[in-house]
Amino acid sequence: MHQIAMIGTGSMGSMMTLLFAENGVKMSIYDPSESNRKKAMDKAKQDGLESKVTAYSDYESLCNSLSSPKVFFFSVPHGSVGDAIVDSLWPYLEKGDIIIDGSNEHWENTQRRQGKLVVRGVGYVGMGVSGGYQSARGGASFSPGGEDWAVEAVMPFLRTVAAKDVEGNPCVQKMGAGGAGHYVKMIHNGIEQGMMSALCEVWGIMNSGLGLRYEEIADIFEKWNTKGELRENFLVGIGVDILKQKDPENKKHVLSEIQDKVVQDVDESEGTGVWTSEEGMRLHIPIPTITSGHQMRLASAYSTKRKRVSKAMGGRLVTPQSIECEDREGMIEQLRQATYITFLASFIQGLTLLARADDENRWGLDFSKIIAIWRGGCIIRSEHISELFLKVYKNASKEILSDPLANETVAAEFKNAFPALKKIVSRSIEADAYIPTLAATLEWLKYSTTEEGLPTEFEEAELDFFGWHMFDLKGHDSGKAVTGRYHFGWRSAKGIPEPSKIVRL
Ligand SMILES: NC(=O)C1=CN([C@@H]2O[C@H](COP(=O)(O)OP(=O)(O)OC[C@H]3O[C@@H](n4cnc5c(N)ncnc54)[C@H](OP(=O)(O)O)[C@@H]3O)[C@@H](O)[C@H]2O)C=CC1
Ligand SMILES: O=C(CO)[C@H](O)[C@H](O)COP(=O)(O)O
Repeated sequence: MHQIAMIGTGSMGSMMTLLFAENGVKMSIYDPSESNRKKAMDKAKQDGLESKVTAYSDYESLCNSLSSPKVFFFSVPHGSVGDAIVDSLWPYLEKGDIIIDGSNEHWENTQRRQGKLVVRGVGYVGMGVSGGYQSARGGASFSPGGEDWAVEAVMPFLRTVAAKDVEGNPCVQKMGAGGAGHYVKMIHNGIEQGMMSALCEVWGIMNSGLGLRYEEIADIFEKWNTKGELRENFLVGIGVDILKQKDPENKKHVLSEIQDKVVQDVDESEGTGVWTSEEGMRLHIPIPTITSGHQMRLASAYSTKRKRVSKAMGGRLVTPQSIECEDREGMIEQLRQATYITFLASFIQGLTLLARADDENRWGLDFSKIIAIWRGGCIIRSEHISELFLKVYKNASKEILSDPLANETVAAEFKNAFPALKKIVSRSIEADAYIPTLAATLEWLKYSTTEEGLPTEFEEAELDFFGWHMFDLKGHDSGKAVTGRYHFGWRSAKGIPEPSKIVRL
């Protein structure tokens, strides 16, 4: 691939422009904002790549600058922006042209555009790009999906610019047809959000509960990141830098100056977390670690609302207390284990959802390949977890593919760390610490691993009482998620006789 048109030269697009140019590609760039185009050109100059990069201010000249078949790369906001760009390119598209959409696009938008472009013989590759702008510059993790011919055509180039894992393998693999690539990236981001919330909760417990200073927490995270289950975990690693960084002007920690608001879901600049939660509900897969973290983040965005409610309560309902602890080292080890299994829960939930979507869409995803591309470059990279899943998915049965929590090695990891998570959750509740993902993971583990004896038998009775929804009988469970065959006449509707014993219908 000798020439690419980059559309959207913001944080990611400008960095990938440099990465691609550095790898010998002649880059034509377009962005509606003149100042963004200028910034991108300035960066190219700075890196000695100006001869490889040319900016265009309209689509006609952008397209005229390319030889056939033309290759476009989108790095733009999701939704209507991508549609508008496809419409603008429409007059210039020819059979054999390829669009690589490297934005975080909704997988159904990707499939809709693929359907529209297929009649023109244009390939539309929906591709997740992970790793943030630093990886976009140095090599990111890519998950391309779409028509075989189009994905195959771009794979050799992607292999050269992708991040490399610890064994030197490029972090890019063909995912599947349609919107598979963007779906995989959406799941990646869902997992990422569960993990980020867990880590911020644990940071909060250490800081407010144990009274540890930022530098002390940085040292702990550094140790965690060096060996054991959290080794070479990207989020823990950057946590160390975040905890050490001081504002050169006032010498305060930068972190201490940051407002507690995450707004990118609420302002709709990003959508992947919302879509993951929606997909979990649509496909009936419990993903509480992911959704609970996401929900705290949603609430965090509304700072005015939080103030208003707090005022209505005559002051804040809770203030995290200090945690009295005789064995501080022991508690820090429990926190490490709790972090690890909450991360692992986020992975398992995301992968279980992905398996269900794969089943629905018949993408034929290869889960070993997905784990492989998440081993380098990306935000959720975590060496122990990657190694664990590479083993799990090697020759995995159909049952384990759809239910990785039932793998014995995975189950042993959870069983081992469960007591630590339980201790941390109960101490944190006592101390009013914020622990949505830790608590949700604990409950998820409890109810997902109980063979029989959930309190939902009471719920099933209530449903049958008021709605004639029927139930299964203990000892006669078919094991299938289908309506039970039994009913009891709990209370008759006016004048209508009801069975006075359990009846099979
Ligand atoms: N930041 C990150 O860590 C990652 C982001 N992504 C995804 O990559 C994409 C780009 O993200 P990021 O670089 O952070 O975002 P930015 O906002 O920095 O960049 C988006 C660029 O697209 C431009 N743009 C807006 N509307 C149009 C249009 N109609 N036609 C062409 N260009 C347009 C924007 O211009 P203007 O500024 O004038 O609006 C901006 O330059 C998003 O989909 C994001 O979800 C993926 C992985 C990581
Ligand atoms: O895609 C990304 C990383 O993988 C981007 O950083 C994105 O901004 C994360 O957004 P969100 O937390 O809303 O998923």
